[in-house]
Amino acid sequence: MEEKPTLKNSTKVIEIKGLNKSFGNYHVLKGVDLDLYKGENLVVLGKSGTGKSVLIKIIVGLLTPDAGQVSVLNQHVDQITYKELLALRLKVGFSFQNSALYDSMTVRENLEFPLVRNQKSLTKREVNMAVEEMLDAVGLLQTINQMPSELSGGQRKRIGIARTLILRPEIMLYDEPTAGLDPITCLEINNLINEVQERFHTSSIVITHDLTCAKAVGNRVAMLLDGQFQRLGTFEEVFNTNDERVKPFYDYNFIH
Ligand SMILES: Nc1ncnc2c1ncn2[C@@H]1O[C@H](COP(=O)(O)OP(=O)(O)OP(=O)(O)O)[C@@H](O)[C@H]1O
Repeated sequence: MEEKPTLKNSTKVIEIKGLNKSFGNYHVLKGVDLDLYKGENLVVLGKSGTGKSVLIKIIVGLLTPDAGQVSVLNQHVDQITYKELLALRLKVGFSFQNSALYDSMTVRENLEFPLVRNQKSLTKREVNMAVEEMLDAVGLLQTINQMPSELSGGQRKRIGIARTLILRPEIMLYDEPTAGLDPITCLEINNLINEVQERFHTSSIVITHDLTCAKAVGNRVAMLLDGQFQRLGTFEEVFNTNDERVKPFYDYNFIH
């Protein structure tokens, strides 16, 4: 598998400096610095409980940091009004781990929902076209009238991604996109994440424990260790180490 190039000459779409967050006595994020460059897929790795979700919640303004700066698309998330934050969130798509589809709605209705809610000026025809185009992009146009319960886990994941993409976000946040899927479906989801990057020019943060996914989709990889991104670079750079905190990740995923 060929390593993807880093895109560090692009502009920054997320800039995080000196981010700190504690819950009671537990200091989760201890001065986190991180940049996301336009057009790149940045994979975030780290043991359970190291603060990956906390970081994502701070990026979308669901949690407030104790200290530090978080700029998303040139806006400081902790300094903007609630209305500005809501507008910013529309530009940041969040693909949940459990896909979070509405079980009582068809696939078509699931995709229509965010569009109709957020882009009230669209005609019925425009909504239909957008839904069909997006389902086609994830290869599932044939499921348009099905219920989520009739789909496989991989298909639900794709529909969840399509539903997030339909608002054409500039940034995508993927939370464990391959969790609980078989290896073949994992490869399909990895390919989809790469297709989304190419076709929609999104910049993405991908949280995962799956190093095959990290290697396949990441232009860069960042590993959260003891409250900071202590390893950051290409996949090879991050794992070319004898650091005992890093090696087990590799050994567990790629038994050699
Ligand atoms: N709202 C909250 N109140 C109190 N503690 C919290 C809150 N949110 C997160 N935490 C704590 O912060 C730590 C980091 O949680 P987080 O969910 O970010 O971990 P994670 O790295 O995403 O883990 P996983 O890989 O298991 O999803 C955990 O110890 C968690 O209990």
